[in-house]
Amino acid sequence: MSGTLVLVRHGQSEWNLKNLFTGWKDPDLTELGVTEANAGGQALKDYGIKFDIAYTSDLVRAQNTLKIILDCVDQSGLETIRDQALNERDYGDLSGLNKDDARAKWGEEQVHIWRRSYDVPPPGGESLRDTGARVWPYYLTDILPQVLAGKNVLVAAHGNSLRSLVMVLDRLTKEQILSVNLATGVPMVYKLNADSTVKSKEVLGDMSGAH
Ligand SMILES: O=C(O)[C@H](O)COP(=O)(O)O
Repeated sequence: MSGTLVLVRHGQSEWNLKNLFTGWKDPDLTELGVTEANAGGQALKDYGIKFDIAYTSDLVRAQNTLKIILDCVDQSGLETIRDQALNERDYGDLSGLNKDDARAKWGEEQVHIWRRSYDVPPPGGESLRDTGARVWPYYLTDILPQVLAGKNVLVAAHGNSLRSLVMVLDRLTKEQILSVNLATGVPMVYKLNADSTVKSKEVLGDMSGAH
């Protein structure tokens, strides 16, 4: 029988708080981000899952979220693999810019397209499709085989690297993914069938506040 795949976006980062495009920049969690990671960890503890392996990105906000969650579920020594393939979408020239300033400069609609569309990259950066082009092979070769072997796998990563996975797992269209955003620190619990399709999805928290 397949194991369980849990995906969680990191808690609020310093640059989320300052409303800056972040991408591959490497700010740490805010105090609220730490609280959100703890809430996600507590939800997983209440859910009663024990993990066999964890994955995270090369970026400190995701690594520290993972560390906090593992402390909450009493698994701080768990084998953890870090890989750049799980990094946030590269925001290119937008990295470090204020999101409201960007809206003032390029217009609300253009900025929304850069942030949420499937295949329109921000200047010098990655579209969601580009992000998926590195996240998906990594998922297929490294993460999925563990789940299919019956292991419980935790992945702490980023809004857009996880959106690219969710798009395929949830079978969303290019149009449907536009309105999807992941809340910080809210675990998504996927049970998979033996053929890698999704048997069930449970969200342990509130995604409605995500913007
Ligand atoms: O990289 C960033 O700025 C955030 O982590 C995610 O940004 P988004 O909400 O614009 O996708």
